[in-house]
Amino acid sequence: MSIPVVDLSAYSLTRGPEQVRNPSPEQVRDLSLELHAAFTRVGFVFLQNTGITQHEVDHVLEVAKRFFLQPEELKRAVSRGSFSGSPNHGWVSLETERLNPRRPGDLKEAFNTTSLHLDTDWSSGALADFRDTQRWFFLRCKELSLRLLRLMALSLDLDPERFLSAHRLVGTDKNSTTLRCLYYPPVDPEMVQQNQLRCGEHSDYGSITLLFQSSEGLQVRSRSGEFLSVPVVPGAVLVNIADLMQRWTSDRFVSVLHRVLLPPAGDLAARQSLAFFLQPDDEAVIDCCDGSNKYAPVTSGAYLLQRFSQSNLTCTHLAAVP
Ligand SMILES: O=C(O)CCC(=O)C(=O)O
Ligand SMILES: [Fe+2]
Repeated sequence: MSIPVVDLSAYSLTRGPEQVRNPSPEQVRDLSLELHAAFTRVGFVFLQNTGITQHEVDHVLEVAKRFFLQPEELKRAVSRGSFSGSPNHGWVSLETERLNPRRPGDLKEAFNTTSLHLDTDWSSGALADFRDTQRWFFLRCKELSLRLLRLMALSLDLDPERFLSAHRLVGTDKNSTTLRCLYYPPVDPEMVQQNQLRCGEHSDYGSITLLFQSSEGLQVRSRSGEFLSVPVVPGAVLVNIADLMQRWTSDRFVSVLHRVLLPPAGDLAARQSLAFFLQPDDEAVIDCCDGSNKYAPVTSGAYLLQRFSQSNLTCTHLAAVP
């Protein structure tokens, strides 16, 4: 198994909404078929020519790195949990989360941007541009994600608005979509605990995730159960199906386990990534789009809370430590 690469030029952000609404039927058919194959078989796809450039991603990563390299007390001032009304917004310290609870804490730090309407000024000190960069990139990811939702619905022969209509409030406090900057610091092999990883096995829990990575380390579980290393494809956006979308599509689109390994021996580099976790509006009712009752209807917000409570603010399937 390898992750398919799909050219999204026909739906690129460089094309205006009007053009995107009216691509040729051949373009729609070809793209739908390619996405359908990727999301039903692998659960992951690399998208090229999305309109989000490598230059933009490098800039966001650079600004994020300056945030993470600040002294700890400055980051602690903007910890997750310190923003009323947006409990998931803010900084998460090293080894706080264990996305696979059977492993020690993940060797990563993170910063979550959940709402674009936070009153609090969370960009401390000299890092005023951190917040603005987060907001701007959040909106870029939002726009791309919404275009993908339209194509995904078409690929299942559904009304193109089927998924989109449940994502009207992305970026408000009535929707839990999150842009997460991840920083995996250099690893000292002497300090690593047994079975510790940069990020334990898990699946994401919303609709889809857009992922941008600075270097290798990500592995995705194949149908046969082995974890396969994912290459970095410069300029491409890696997109994966998350659990709520799997449920919504009665398991036609698959949400698969993935993880981030420790670096190979002698590699003392930090690793960075950006994950945009698209989530339906909190009040949106997610019911099987094929009309079946394979899963009971659930609101997106209730489902998310249930997942949070199962995993103490982390997303996970209980994966066996291989
Ligand atoms: O850093 C990565 O490449 C993946 C991170 C991830 O899967 C997650 O945070 O859900
Ligand atoms: Fe993930």
